[in-house]
Amino acid sequence: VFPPEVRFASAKLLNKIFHCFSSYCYFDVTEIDGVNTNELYNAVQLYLSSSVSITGNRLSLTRAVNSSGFTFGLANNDSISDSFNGVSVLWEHVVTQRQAQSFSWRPLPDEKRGFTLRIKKKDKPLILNSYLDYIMDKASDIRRKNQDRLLYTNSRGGSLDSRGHPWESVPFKHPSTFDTLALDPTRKKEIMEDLQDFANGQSFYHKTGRAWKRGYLLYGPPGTGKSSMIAAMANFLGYDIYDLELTEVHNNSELRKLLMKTSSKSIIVIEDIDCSINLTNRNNSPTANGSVSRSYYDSEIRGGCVGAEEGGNTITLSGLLNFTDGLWSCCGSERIFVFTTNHIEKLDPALLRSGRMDMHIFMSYCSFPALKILLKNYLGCEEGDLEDSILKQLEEVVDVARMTPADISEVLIKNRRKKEKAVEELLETMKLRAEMNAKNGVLRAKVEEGEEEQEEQEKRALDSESPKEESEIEDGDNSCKEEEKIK
Ligand SMILES: Nc1ncnc2c1ncn2[C@@H]1O[C@H](COP(=O)(O)OP(=O)(O)OP(=O)(O)O)[C@@H](O)[C@H]1O
Repeated sequence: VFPPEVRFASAKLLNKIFHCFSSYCYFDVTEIDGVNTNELYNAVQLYLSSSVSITGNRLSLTRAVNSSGFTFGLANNDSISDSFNGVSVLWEHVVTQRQAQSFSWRPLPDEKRGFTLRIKKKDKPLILNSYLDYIMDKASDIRRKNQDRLLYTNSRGGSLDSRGHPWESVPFKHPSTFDTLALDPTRKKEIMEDLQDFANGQSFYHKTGRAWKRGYLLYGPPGTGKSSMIAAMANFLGYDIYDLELTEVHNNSELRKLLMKTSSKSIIVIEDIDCSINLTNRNNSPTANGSVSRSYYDSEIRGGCVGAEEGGNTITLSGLLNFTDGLWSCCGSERIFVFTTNHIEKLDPALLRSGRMDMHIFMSYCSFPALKILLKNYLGCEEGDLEDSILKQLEEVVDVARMTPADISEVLIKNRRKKEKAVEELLETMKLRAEMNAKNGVLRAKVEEGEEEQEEQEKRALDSESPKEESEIEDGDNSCKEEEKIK
């Protein structure tokens, strides 16, 4: 009976009257804002998924790309109430059919989806100032928890991928966690607390004017779990990993660009840093008086182990230090730098200086507490499962055997179905290694003794060349004779 124009005008009028007398106001959060996707819509959807109980009668269920978890959500045209700082709000998921499009550059979905937020008019300032920010933060936490970690590596030769990105990524599925890591429990706790403090330290870093980043240097013999530790850190914090292959980077500006393309909440790793860069090939050496010039630190670092010299790498130490320390290192936040090395003595003191790497973590040979963790992980042996005498023998021999967790896990994995056999074989291997180490130790001590003696002789020979008092010469002769006798 009524033409559409009249219907539209009367609906508008009724709406106006209703809003005048209502104590509520409404906000529409549509899925698509014009032609752009509305970030807030996705955030609200994720945020509400954490409040929606799975006992609800009708829920939407989604699984995102690269995600190993399902997300529950509000079904179409359903509503849910929420409260924030004592204020209650109501969210309604509104889905309507979109009118058929005659022509569009970008076809839109058939359905028009959005959330409507209903709040009391008096609560408007509070809600708009902090509630929406809170939702955005919460949603990115949920997204990170649901999504698999990504492992990035810089493309070969610094090439860009189809999206112009210098990093290539794969899902990161390393199962190492702090529970499976064989490490002294007190040390482990210390590292976990340090990581947790860092992740929760936004206000601290802000207050103290420090960039929100932290550096760890992991050093120790091969097979002591440096890579496993990085994986455990990433799994603990839920961060992505950027594995930087320095030998593929040609110069400092390329290094900077790579840094700029990393995301927040990530761990940037340079493994075997002593092999990736060669600090011995300096153009300028320290000056005669021992002082070190600026150009000394700016000297060229060439890809050492793989002969990147032919590739013409010109990353300088100062470039690398700027990468971790300089202004550019702050172009994102909440980032952890991890360097690993098997030979800490080969590293430049500039890299080790305090303030550069916040924590130096020594990954050592397997200790008794670490061994107990490996026995539990590989054989399911709890403290009381093994005979006391066996445990005592293991405890006595483990330190002198100097075996890495990788060595030990190899022995255990071989006999993992037969606990007793595995422990026996491990004990045998450890005893053998301990004997070998003892023999090597005696040999080494003898060699060192011989070297010392030789040095002493050379010193004496030099002394005898310089003019001496007669009595001294006599004494010297006598002592030489005596020495010869001893020999
Ligand atoms: N501390 C540890 N806890 C548990 N497993 C370990 C530990 N250390 C080594 N392993 C085992 O040994 C294997 C090799 O360890 P990993 O690669 O982490 O050592 P690494 O110190 O990084 O060695 P490299 O210096 O050669 O890279 C791992 O797959 C893991 O199973």
